[in-house]
Amino acid sequence: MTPASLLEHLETWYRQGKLRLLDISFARWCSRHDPAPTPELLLVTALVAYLEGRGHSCLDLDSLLLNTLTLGTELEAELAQVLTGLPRTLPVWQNTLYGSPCIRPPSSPVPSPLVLAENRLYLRRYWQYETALSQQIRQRTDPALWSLDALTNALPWLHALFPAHSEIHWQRVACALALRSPFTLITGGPGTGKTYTVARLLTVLLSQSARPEALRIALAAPTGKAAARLTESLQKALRELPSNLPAALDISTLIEQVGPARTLHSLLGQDWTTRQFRHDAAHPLDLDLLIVDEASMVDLKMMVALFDALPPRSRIVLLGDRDQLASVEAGAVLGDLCLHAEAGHYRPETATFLCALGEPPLPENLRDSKGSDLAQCRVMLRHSHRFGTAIGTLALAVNAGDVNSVTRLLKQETHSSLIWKECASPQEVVEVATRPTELSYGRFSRLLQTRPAASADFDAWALLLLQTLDQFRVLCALREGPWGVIELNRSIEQKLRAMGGLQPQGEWYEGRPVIITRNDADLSLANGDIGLTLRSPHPAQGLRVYFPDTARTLRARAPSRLNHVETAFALTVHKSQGSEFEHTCLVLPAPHPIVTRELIYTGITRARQRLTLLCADPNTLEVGLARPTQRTSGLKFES
Ligand SMILES: Nc1ncnc2c1ncn2[C@@H]1O[C@H](COP(=O)(O)OP(=O)(O)OP(=O)(O)O)[C@@H](O)[C@H]1O
Repeated sequence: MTPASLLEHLETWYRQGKLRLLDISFARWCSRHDPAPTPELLLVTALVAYLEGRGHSCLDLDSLLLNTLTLGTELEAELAQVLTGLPRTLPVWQNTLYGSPCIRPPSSPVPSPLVLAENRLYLRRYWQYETALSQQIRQRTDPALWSLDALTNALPWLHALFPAHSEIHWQRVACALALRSPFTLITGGPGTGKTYTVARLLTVLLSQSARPEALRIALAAPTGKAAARLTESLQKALRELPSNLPAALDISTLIEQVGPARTLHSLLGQDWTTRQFRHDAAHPLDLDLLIVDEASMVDLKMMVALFDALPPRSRIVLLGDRDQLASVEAGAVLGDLCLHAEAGHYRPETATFLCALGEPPLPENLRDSKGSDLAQCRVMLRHSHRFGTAIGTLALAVNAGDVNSVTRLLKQETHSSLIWKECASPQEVVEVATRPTELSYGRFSRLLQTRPAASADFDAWALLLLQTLDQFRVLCALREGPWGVIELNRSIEQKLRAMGGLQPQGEWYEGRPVIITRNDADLSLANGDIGLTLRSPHPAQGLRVYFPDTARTLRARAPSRLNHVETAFALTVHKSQGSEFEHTCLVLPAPHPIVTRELIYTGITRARQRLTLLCADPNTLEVGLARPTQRTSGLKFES
């Protein structure tokens, strides 16, 4: 294979839409900056750019050479064909690639656009991100930082906050490990009590502080919606704390001290014109404790920025569900860090520490004398307190890729909380979405027609409408096509109009729900915020879009000022992350690379009480479940 013929392949793939312009441009650029470009160089440069666009932080040469690179597209077969004309051993490729001025080993003092670290080829900035984050995590999980003395005093609090138990109480373990170390990872599915645990952790930390009122605490999440939900559920968990605590606690003061959760962008003070953050290593955040929820949505670059801005002596707790879809941008940090969480990997000193706090002995299969420092700071919560059995069991079976159990569960017709149907037409989705039952847009549409006469009652009505809207959502895997968000939003609008609930005239109309798709600091709106268009009670203002505030008040914005919005009767599963609905209608198209195990799991777990799963094709579930997302990165700590 010659460089020219390889370039020809790349050009063909680009013309066929299998590669992006960016991918081929990068390969061309590298070939111009190499006096003797090789076919290997051309291939890997196009691929590393392509993979970055699909969320991978690097290219794994081993997988490439074994032809096991999972691209989920037609490119897989094309690649296999091209590889037949190239050598297939890693040392030969390493030699060839290090021969190019575009690629250097990590130890090289000479900068290059690409870094090859053993079998992993990185765009330089991703290698820098991974190296920086690994360093931060190693520093923060160093056992030299563990504080053990304070824990004796914390024992009465742990006893009071968590009832006596005979099995390992993972929430209590999480609390204890978070008290011991300045870095803690708590992963668990929906309703496993991540927020419940953090409320207790806050209480114990404050009880152990010499000056609790001086403790600077911040809560953050990747989107506005997730931040609002964290604020709400943490405040609820704090208000529901048991009353038999070792000392009196003023919950209202505590809630005030913690304050509402912010988006990560707002916490770090992003300047929207330069995209730079105000807080970084030179200008660290002013805080002692940071709690970040929905950490699975945080991409590699943002995670690096976050750790960079943390003061060295602060404490950080990351919460999230490692099995959910990762961020759209490159990196799956939480998934990588929690890859081995289920198996514990607790070292003897951690087992002894937990025993001393009154936990039953850890079973053998969770112990590992060689467990990493990270594993000693990580807990997986394993019991969901929220789901009715059907949705929870389905989520577990989906997570395990267990097609037989999934099919069996869906075919049992006894669960009112779980409805599954193969649909011949997207119109069936519209029927579910507009049924005149409590948990669909039917109720929303009726409520919309009961506008109060007195303008003093407007806010209460608008808030009720927003709450009603939030109880139900159609979630799609795709944006385009008959089973995608765009088409379904249009059909639901039309049906609601036919039912008399909406009068869509043009883009903006009363009753149009919208989702913000880009942070807007000027308007104090965050990516993921959902608002509802209504006629203002002040006639001169015409239509306004109303967004709920955490304090249960409304913010109104003129539609003309909202530049990045989409109708939100139907959302993509990606956009729904960080939200939950009493009833979720999950729509899956025919098998498609985007329909992965994580997407199905994330869609299912957005449902609190009821899930309606509508599939356009009998094979979608089986094919999707067999397709777990694999993101290549070097962040995978050993165990
Ligand atoms: N140990 C427990 N005993 C009793 N109830 C619990 C316990 N843990 C959690 N819960 C209850 O389960 C529900 C879910 O808890 P929580 O909101 O903390 O879960 P979560 O993991 O944060 O969920 P999500 O991922 O959806 O945010 C809450 O109503 C909480 O009060």
